[in-house]
Amino acid sequence: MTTFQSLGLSKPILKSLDVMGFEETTPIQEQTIPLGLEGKDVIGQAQTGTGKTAAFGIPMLEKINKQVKAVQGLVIAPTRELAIQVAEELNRLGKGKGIRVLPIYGGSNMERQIRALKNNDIVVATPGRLLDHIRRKTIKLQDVHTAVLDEADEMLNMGFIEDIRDILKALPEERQTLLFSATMPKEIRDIATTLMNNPEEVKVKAKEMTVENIEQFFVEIPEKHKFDTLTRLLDIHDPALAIIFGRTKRRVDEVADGLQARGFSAEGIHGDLTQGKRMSTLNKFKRGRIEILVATDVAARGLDISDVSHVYNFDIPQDPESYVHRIGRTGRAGRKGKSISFVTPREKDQLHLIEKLTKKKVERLKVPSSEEAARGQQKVAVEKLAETITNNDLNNYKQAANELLEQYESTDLVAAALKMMTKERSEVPVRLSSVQPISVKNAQRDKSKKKGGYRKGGGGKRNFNNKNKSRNRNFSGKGGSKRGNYQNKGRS
Ligand SMILES: Nc1ncnc2c1ncn2[C@@H]1O[C@H](COP(=O)(O)OP(=O)(O)OP(=O)(O)O)[C@@H](O)[C@H]1O
Ligand SMILES: [Mg+2]
Repeated sequence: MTTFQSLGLSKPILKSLDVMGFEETTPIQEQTIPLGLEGKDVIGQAQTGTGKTAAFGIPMLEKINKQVKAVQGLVIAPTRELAIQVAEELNRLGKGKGIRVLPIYGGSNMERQIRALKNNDIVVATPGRLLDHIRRKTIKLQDVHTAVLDEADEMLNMGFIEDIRDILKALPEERQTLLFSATMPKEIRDIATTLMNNPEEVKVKAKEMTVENIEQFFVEIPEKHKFDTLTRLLDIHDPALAIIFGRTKRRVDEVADGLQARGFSAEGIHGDLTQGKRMSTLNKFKRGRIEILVATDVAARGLDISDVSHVYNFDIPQDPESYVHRIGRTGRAGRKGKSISFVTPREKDQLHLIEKLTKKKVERLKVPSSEEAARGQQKVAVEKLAETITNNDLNNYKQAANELLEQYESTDLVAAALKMMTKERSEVPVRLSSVQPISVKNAQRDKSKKKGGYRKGGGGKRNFNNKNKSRNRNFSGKGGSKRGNYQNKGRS
């Protein structure tokens, strides 16, 4: 076990880490924080949910000089929600040192951002909005000594590369550049090294690219049966919080509407929604006020919502990398999670491609029948009833119970209670617009076209092997203007 003290961090940062309940380093933190402190450029690759934010954040925060009244650190992230989440994490980490971190992203008030920029040490930005500020000369970057590309491979895919080059050109040449992601395809790594100064590459050694604590399944299923199968699985799994990924914005809207029609607590999020709507939906999800988030890849990268127990790939993703990030929204910081991917018979090759990249076999799950789904729901109700007996003082209800028992058979009474607790689903038929299956060939063609222990709010201790589930939720995400690239993700 490596402690943060042993890395020689300053008192104020150690104090923040203590407040956050971080006890020991994660492997990527242990390996990259010392390099970062030495001033080296670093390409860091480690599995989802293993603390990359603090791995780049801590060295950056250590190097901020509070006497200098200017932006000294810059983080670029692919989506607005992720920019906000990273800024929140850095604010917590830098609190002991009095460091101020500002997220800037498209869709929010430009003037207000300009005023706020004056008082901040670190800026976390989406590329589009940052370039706006650079072009309008409303941001001063001459004191930036550390630049980070979070989700580096995504930022350097062909859709973003020119923006990133322009941004880096606006920074002092004498600077440290840090690139982090859970995935780093070779061709992207090659581009990355041209932007950096002799980078050290740190790849946390793991047998598989995905974390062990996510159990991965697939169901093989024709397109037209996907929706009914989804609702059955949801009834059987009864997830605490679930994210369902769909391929397109329209798809996301249709699935979210369909789930609502069948009585599920679901909402959709994608790049066509206003910033306000995106934020409010995500916040509701973080607080558990909606249980199911239906999303495009806009929510695939970086978002850290601790109670997500299930990820469903309603449509299999186009890139194996995208699969890694999507399922990585569960199983974070040592918690357990499950992923279930829907694969149409014609998409089996795509599944094999994913297994090849991740070096992990995805287990087949049987398509449940409607009887199995009904039994699954009853099982959930039975478990809730048993839990209520164990965890509550039921004395106040006993008189009423005895009276009922004089009138009715005990079996009938329990059956009635179970019926009341079981959400009987409406059978409304839900029809989705048809979509093309993903084929490996198409995916490759698209690629060539493109070429153009854990935190706790209140000081409790957490570490990466801690299996305790915490109700403490935190989140993050994406943003912006449309670009004809990479599956048309909403970006800014
Ligand atoms: N050393 C630590 N001890 C305890 N918790 C930690 C530690 N480091 C990070 N965490 C927590 O782990 C969670 C995941 O961290 P983070 O979001 O940085 O992961 P990531 O590696 O960037 O994942 P992704 O690839 O999905 O972006 C966060 O809630 C974070 O606060
Ligand atoms: Mg991250």
